[in-house]
Amino acid sequence: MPLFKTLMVIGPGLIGSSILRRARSTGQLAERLIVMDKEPAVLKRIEELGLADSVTTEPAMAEEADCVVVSVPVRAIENVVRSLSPHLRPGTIITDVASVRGELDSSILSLLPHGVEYVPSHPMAGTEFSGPDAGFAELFENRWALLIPTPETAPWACGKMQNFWEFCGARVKFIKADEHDRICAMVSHLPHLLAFTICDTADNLSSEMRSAVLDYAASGFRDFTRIAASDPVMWRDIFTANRDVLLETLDRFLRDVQSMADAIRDGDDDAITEKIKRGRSIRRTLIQNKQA
Ligand SMILES: NC(=O)c1ccc[n+]([C@@H]2O[C@H](COP(=O)([O-])OP(=O)(O)OC[C@H]3O[C@@H](n4cnc5c(N)ncnc54)[C@H](O)[C@@H]3O)[C@@H](O)[C@H]2O)c1
Ligand SMILES: O=C(O)C(=O)C[C@]1(C(=O)O)C=C[C@@H](O)C=C1
Repeated sequence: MPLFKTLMVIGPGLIGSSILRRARSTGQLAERLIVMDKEPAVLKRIEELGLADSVTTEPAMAEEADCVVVSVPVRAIENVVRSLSPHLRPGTIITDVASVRGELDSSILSLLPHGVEYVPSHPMAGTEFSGPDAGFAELFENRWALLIPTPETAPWACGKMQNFWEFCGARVKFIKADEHDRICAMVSHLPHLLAFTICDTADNLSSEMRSAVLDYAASGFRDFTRIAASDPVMWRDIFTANRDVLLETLDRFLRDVQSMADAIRDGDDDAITEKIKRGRSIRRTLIQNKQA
């Protein structure tokens, strides 16, 4: 028997449509799929792809769901939950897949009716693409899904969401919100900030230099451009929602960049090679952990 009778996915983009594809291909997640989006064109595409039993722009359909996944950009989540709130039945689980917790948990909890369980989650999986055509059923395979329950989340609801992500193919870890935001600032938010900035620096070069850079870009620069192709609204929301932690992490990074610059200026071969070796060893560890 599927985990839920009716699953509602709001925002069927990269993450939401990957969940829907997984639900369709395995049949383990839900008997029935409702999909909501603010864009009629997105809903039309979801229908063409056969990824929903019902589509809607109306939050009232949430009363039919026993699990609601809110998969919209971080700053849109609160308003979506506010619109759903009058329609949610006691016993319904609501989750988001936000890339940052920030102040989200307290605002969401204050909006939810008694008896509705909020289980924030964050799949550590993605690509630089967005929208309903970008998703795929294997996106979460062997990736971490982080569960970040609030102090008020009931254990039974955590158990259900652990099953949910395991049925998506992910490995589940429970962590606290502040730890989540510190880790993601380092492994996800800072790398994106650097990628956007490197592209910006290349773009600001004189026009002659710029076209040479783009013509001769080999894999070093090219790898940064993959990340830098990510959605602007999504990343604006992440950077501003995790502002303080991200800026702290950036300060540490700038100190380390300064120390590399000093080593290069001083011709300190040992210091330079030592820093490079640490990068290689991190890469080896990721490969051993099957995360690269
Ligand atoms: N992209 C990633 O790599 C990744 C990974 C993990 C988590 N996340 C998080 O998942 C969420 C979704 O990201 P995505 O990449 O799937 O986005 P996406 O841009 O592919 O899809 C978002 C969808 O939400 C819809 N939407 C936006 N505002 C809405 C509103 N107010 N009401 C209803 N629908 C609305 C959009 O029309 C779109 O269809 C974000 O919170 C993001 O931080 C993203
Ligand atoms: O693989 C990518 O392209 C991603 O950007 C995925 C990525 C990440 O930074 O690791 C992006 C945001 C998320 O919240 C989780 C995963």
